[in-house]
Amino acid sequence: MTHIAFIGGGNMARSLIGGLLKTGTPAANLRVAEPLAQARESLGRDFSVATFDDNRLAAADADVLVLAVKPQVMPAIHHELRDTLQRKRPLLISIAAGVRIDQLERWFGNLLPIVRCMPNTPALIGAGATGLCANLRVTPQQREQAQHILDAVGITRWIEDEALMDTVTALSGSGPAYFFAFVEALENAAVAQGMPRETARILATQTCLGAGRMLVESNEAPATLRQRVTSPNGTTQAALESFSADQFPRIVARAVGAATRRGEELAAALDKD
Ligand SMILES: NC(=O)C1=CN([C@@H]2O[C@H](COP(=O)(O)OP(=O)(O)OC[C@H]3O[C@@H](n4cnc5c(N)ncnc54)[C@H](OP(=O)(O)O)[C@@H]3O)[C@@H](O)[C@H]2O)C=CC1
Ligand SMILES: O=C(O)[C@@H]1CCC=N1
Repeated sequence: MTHIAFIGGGNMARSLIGGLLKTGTPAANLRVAEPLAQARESLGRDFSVATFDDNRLAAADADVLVLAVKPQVMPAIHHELRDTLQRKRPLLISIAAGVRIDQLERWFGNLLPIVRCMPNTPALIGAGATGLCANLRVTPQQREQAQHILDAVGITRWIEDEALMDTVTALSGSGPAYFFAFVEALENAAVAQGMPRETARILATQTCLGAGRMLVESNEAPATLRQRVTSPNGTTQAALESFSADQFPRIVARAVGAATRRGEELAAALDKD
């Protein structure tokens, strides 16, 4: 049986642990290292997994080690874990935004099999989207192991060119926040026209849910579905022309560019470590 240890027991670790348990991984095979006592208690209570305040103890017997800490915390943990990982050489999976495989190799050892991946928060409800990228030391069996962990919380896609991992982060990693910002803006626009907030929220939310389901279930391109809503000279056309006049595609492309660059900056800030 594969033993999986998580370093960091925050939001994303909780989502992954929840998904693994739901898809049949026994709680006894999971361990979590987390500095905050309150968070350890809640992990133990919610998932019945073993928790540790010492990263080395959690990592000691792991076949797979998932680094679920913020990029800025990586330097603190590689000093602690390097020796343990050199001895055991587990599969190392990092979910940290920006952090590159060559940095992970430098910090944790260049003989380690490493998968860099980028999940997203819908993982919490089993509807996540994850891009994964492996170094050359990852065996086909370890690729399957990594994919199994991320498949437990949604869909997965292997990204062979690591340079595109910052694009994955800017697209699907951060993407849920863009969507929520759009729903907030829709809701606020209707409220500004006099609609009660609760009604605006439920109509905006159900509209986005319905549109998202149509995208998945119809298998049609978003452009095709957009055209079907848009009657000639109708209301939708008026709104879409307003989007075009305000350069909506450019606004989105610039935001995705900003997120991509931020991923690169997060990694560059760690180059000296
Ligand atoms: N949130 C998101 O949408 C996504 C996040 N990610 C990536 O996932 C990673 C984790 O993000 P997220 O779960 O949101 O963040 P959280 O802050 O929720 O989780 C990080 C956890 O790591 C713990 N931690 C801090 N220092 C250490 C340490 N030295 N050793 C062990 N654990 C430590 C934190 O504890 P404490 O709270 O006490 O500091 C916290 O519980 C990040 O690298 C992020 O880039 C990837 C995809 C999506
Ligand atoms: O905002 C962040 O940096 C993380 C990575 C992707 C989503 N949240």
